[in-house]
Amino acid sequence: MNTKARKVMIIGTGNVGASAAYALLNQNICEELILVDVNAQRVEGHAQDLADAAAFMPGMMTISTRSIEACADVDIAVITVSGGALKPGQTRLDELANTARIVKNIVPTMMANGFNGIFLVATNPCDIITWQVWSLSGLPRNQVIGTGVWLDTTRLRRLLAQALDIGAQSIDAFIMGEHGDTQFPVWSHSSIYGSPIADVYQQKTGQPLDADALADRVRRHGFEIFARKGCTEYGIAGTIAEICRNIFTGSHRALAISCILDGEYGAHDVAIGVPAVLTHSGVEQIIELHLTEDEVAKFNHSVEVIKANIARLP
Ligand SMILES: NC(=O)C1=CN([C@@H]2O[C@H](COP(=O)(O)OP(=O)(O)OC[C@H]3O[C@@H](n4cnc5c(N)ncnc54)[C@H](O)[C@@H]3O)[C@@H](O)[C@H]2O)C=CC1
Ligand SMILES: CC(=O)C(=O)O
Repeated sequence: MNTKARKVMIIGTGNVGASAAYALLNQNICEELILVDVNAQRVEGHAQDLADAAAFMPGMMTISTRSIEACADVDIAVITVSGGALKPGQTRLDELANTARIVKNIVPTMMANGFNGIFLVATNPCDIITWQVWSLSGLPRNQVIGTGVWLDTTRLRRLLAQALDIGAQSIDAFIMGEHGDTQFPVWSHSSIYGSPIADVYQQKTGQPLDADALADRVRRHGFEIFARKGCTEYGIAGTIAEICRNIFTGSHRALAISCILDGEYGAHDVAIGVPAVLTHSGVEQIIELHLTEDEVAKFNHSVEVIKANIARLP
């Protein structure tokens, strides 16, 4: 019997970090949750509140606060820090200067203190920060993952599920590229039990699928939520929990997440959303699809945008 406690450290317990902690707890994904934040009062408050919630769970869960240095025994470190909320009209890329400055301090401190687990990055701009974490950590690329376009993929599947009245789990559609404005649905490989999505849509609704309008709705979805409530948190919390579960169970399930590429899709030295197989050691393989000419152009554009912003890192 495997008795080793699965330990997740959440670094930055604001909207996203606190919601992720609650999702991990309620889905019973780990035995130990470790919270880290520069706001000592609030992080302790979250730990005590979550411990109250843990009392309703069937198993034992330990919830603690720690300093970032106490990370050597951690299996997955989730980065959800932020240097301040976006202002109306800004994009995720506008967060770069502040979040990169924080990450530049955190990651070397963790490596100097023996961290050798998996980094999971949600902080925006997600792909650029994922690359930064990988570059600062010196870890093998399988151990550094960004939540990438998995949240966007679930949004796409949900919108299609609503339109088609078919469960999202049965819709094999997904997004690739940047978790940002240059992301795109990969329609050439999207289907429902082998039938192209556009055909199913036409049969069901009697209308042609406006693929560009749907892609745009997905792209804008986070901003729509942000405009209404000032943040997005539950969707990304579910995304973080799902990625952690697939790592801990060694599921070999393929999710569209941000991975460091080393030649896949003709790209090097960049983090970007691609379908990747998850195991106990992180990314076990990247699935290389044959994309159409149009999709290749969109992917390459996404790579260019991410690389141009990697060049802005401090
Ligand atoms: N990848 C995705 O799909 C999504 C990403 N995000 C991103 O997640 C990040 C967090 O968003 P929110 O939780 O809304 O922000 P927030 O401002 O509510 O929380 C950020 C937390 O980080 C803490 N923090 C700052 N510096 C720190 C340090 N050096 N060490 C430890 N903690 C530190 C702050 O005290 C705060 O509690 C943002 O970059 C946001 O854009 C948000 C939603 C979805
Ligand atoms: C904020 C963000 O990145 C999202 O909800 O997609």
